[in-house]
Amino acid sequence: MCPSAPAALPRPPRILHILHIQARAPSKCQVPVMRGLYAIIDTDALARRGIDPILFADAVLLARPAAIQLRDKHGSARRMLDLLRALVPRAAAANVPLFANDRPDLALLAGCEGIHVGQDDLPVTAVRALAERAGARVRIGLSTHDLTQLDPALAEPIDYVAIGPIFPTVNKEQADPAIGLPALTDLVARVAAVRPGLPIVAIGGITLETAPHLGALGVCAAVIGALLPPEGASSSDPNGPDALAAVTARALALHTALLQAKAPG
Ligand SMILES: Cc1ncc(COP(=O)(O)OP(=O)(O)O)c(N)n1
Ligand SMILES: Cc1ncsc1CCOP(=O)(O)O
Ligand SMILES: [Mg+2]
Repeated sequence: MCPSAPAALPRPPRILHILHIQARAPSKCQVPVMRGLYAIIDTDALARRGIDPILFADAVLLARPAAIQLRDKHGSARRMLDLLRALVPRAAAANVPLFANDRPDLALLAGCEGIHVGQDDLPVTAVRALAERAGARVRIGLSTHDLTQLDPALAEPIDYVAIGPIFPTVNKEQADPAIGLPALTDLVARVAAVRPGLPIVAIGGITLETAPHLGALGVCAAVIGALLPPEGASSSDPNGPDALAAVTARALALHTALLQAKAPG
């Protein structure tokens, strides 16, 4: 069972508070700036390690990332709705936007701030139409892999564009080939030319070691694996205080590495 009341959030360290304000300050054109860590709560990767998704989210939220996403590829609609309903007040208490992956219907029912869709999911215009019918304002993110997908994506009513995989990943079935940092740099330049100020989220195989390169490009980094202990790592209790403190520490290290790298402009 998911606990539904959000845990009281301890005050973050002052440096993190300053970074958080900088990372979320509105830009000149009022598009919310997304910088730093975009943490994905991936129920499959968590289940393989015996980690509870809500306890994991609480631990990640202590790092005040730029965004979180619930990605539940194999659960029932009912389970995903329950999880989203438990996450919404927690994310709101931390002032962190919560995106639901793939499922605008569940996102709208639960009151999420955003929805992430990919090339095979509902089209962005359909998601916008659903949100309008529900009388909800939502932010929408769209996945792309290359210029062929990026150019049409930039004509869509989206709030951020995701690009990836940047590096090889084990957390997406049938992932496209990794594009690497040079190709990402070209695609970032394309976004800046066509839709200046549109937030960019890089995804795929991003680690603490590679995070500074992404921060230097001015992009946000979506992460699954680098927030988690290695699969099969021995831990007496994967939901115990030490294991959860290690999740917060990983999230904080990634978020800080991304924000502290010098972004262009
Ligand atoms: C932030 C972010 N970027 C990309 C994805 C991948 O979306 P998609 O291509 O639809 O693949 P699935 O995640 O649905 O398997 C994402 N979820 N989040
Ligand atoms: C969902 C998704 N889409 C492209 S790569 C990816 C998986 C990201 O997971 P990780 O950060 O562990 O590589
Ligand atoms: Mg999808």
